[in-house]
Amino acid sequence: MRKPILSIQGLQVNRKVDQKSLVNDANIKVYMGEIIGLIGESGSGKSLTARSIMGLLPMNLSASGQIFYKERDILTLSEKDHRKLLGSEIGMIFQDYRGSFTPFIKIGKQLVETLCTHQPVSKKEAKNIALQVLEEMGLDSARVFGSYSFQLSGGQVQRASIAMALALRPSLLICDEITTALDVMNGEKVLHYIDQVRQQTGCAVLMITHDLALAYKRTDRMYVMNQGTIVEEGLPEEIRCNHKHPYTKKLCSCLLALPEDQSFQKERVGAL
Ligand SMILES: Nc1ncnc2c1ncn2[C@@H]1O[C@H](COP(=O)(O)OP(=O)(O)OP(=O)(O)O)[C@@H](O)[C@H]1O
Repeated sequence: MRKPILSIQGLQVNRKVDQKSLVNDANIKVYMGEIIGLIGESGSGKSLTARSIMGLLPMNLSASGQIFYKERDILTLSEKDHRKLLGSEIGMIFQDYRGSFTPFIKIGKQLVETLCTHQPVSKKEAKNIALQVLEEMGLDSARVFGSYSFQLSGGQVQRASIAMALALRPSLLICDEITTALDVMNGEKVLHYIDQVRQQTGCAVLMITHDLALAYKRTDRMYVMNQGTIVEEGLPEEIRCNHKHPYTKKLCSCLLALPEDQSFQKERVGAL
């Protein structure tokens, strides 16, 4: 039987001070090679779910339940063991990319150091990998490699941070609203590249977004989250055409109100 690489069971995220529940009994399964969408409006608990997987919850919150990564419950790991998983096993591209780079160290140096820490490569090999991934992100690789983050635009820093996460070839990649800072063309380029990496490496991707059109076009399965609870799960076409929960209906009605998108019409028309 196929086993999920990630299995979240009964995840609860509570405020320590009053035990108020911000994520309530979330259950999510992710298999190798899949792109899974976690969608929901702002404040529904998507980022807290991702941060629970990464062991990066704010101090005032606590997670309970089980999060199995390759059959180990990562909520029971020590901080040290949890950190060992980050980067090469589980990579995350954050919504707030500004903290991805230290401002007084050049981007290239940081990329090389990260690669050398997580992979058995020489500095020269790491530099070549770094230049290649920057180029694949549509960046002027030599310029970005030799720049400090404050010398680049927000979208360029975001793409460099995506390059850093992908260069490590993680088995599970968590993308939290990664196209928010990008224009439509660069957003598409980045999503296309992530899809390519998924096909090349067979990694799993958890794509967090409030953009239902993006999730519909790019994901294999979707979970819908509302007020901290997963209210619906299914294939993109099931979520779009056969949703059961009133909240999903509301989300879908917003999408259907948009002008028709020819590109995903073409891709999905057979499924409708
Ligand atoms: N450190 C914190 N302390 C208390 N409440 C918090 C904290 N962080 C987040 N929350 C609350 O938890 C809820 C879920 O937040 P979360 O960041 O997971 O939402 P989200 O679905 O990712 O939203 P967005 O799409 O805007 O990023 C929100 O109501 C938020 O205000």
